[in-house]
Amino acid sequence: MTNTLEWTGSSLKLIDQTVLPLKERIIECRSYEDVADAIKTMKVRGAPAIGVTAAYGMVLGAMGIETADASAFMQRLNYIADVIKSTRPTAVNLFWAVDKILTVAQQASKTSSVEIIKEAMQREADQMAKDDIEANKAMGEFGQVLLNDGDSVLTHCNAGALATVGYGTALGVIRAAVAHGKKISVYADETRPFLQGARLTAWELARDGIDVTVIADNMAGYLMRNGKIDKVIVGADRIAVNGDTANKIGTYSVAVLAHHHQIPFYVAAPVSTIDKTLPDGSYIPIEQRDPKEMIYVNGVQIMPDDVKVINPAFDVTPHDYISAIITEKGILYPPYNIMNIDA
Ligand SMILES: CSC[C@H]1O[C@H](OP(=O)(O)O)[C@H](O)[C@@H]1O
Repeated sequence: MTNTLEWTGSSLKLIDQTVLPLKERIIECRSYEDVADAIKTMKVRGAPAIGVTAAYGMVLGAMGIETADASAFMQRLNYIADVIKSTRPTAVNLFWAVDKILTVAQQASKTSSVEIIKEAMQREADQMAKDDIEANKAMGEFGQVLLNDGDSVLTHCNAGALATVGYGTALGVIRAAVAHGKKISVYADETRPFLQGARLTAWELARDGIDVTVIADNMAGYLMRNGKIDKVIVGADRIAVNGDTANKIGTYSVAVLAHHHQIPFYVAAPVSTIDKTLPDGSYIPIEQRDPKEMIYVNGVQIMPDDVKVINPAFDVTPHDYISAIITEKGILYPPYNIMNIDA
């Protein structure tokens, strides 16, 4: 497979990101339940990747609805949408994608047969997948101007091809800068507890031949204070109208450090990550994941039994710590008022 996900016409193939980098395993989702499980267990993760996967989950769900009655079909499809939406709460792309497919189905249901509705849904999901890669490449072209030849760039979590259909958002900007002949060295936060940086970002960049050094999540300040970091670039899971941005847990800490050391801190995200219903980041739901993800590393228990553990999967970086937001429509600069951008 060339991309993170591949639609076969009757199933969705995904790279199982829980076993990377040691195993490259492809899983095949044949039902909306398979898709919901893959999102919930993070076999596929990353806001744009979750969105497109969810869209195909809706298509798989529709294929399993055996009725010719459009009203009964839509009633069942709405139930499937709710199941998929219940998988993870923070990445707005999940809800944006499911609602987009639902809207296509609802429009088609006014005049078309159930079979025509299903075809329209699949066309929309296919278009969403194509648009994602195009958006990432456009974002890369816009954003690469912010990176200079010789820059050391810190990134957190994985906002690469694995977090999208392909090419990546934050890593897409880095890829574009390299494609423009710039030498970029990347420091990748390992990003406990799911280790997206150590496992996924390192895997992606090493395969591309892009210089990457994995660091522990407590090393960014040391590197910044010693002048080793020129820029920071991260992805996003939900951006509020004022620019407040939810991203992987630990992003806020990196942003505060970058602010203190006067290092530019960039967010790269498609406009489908913007939530125009939220005036600021205080309204963004923060996913609390299973404490077992903290207690075990590769199945090995690393802390005593019966100790308290928390596992918030995201935090919110206030807009005033964000130097620019790179989108496929262009670069946004503060003061952010992201109402008039068409998502
Ligand atoms: C390109 S969006 C990637 C974004 O999603 C990640 O979260 P998760 O791995 O839990 O899905 C992380 O916040 C990344 O920045």
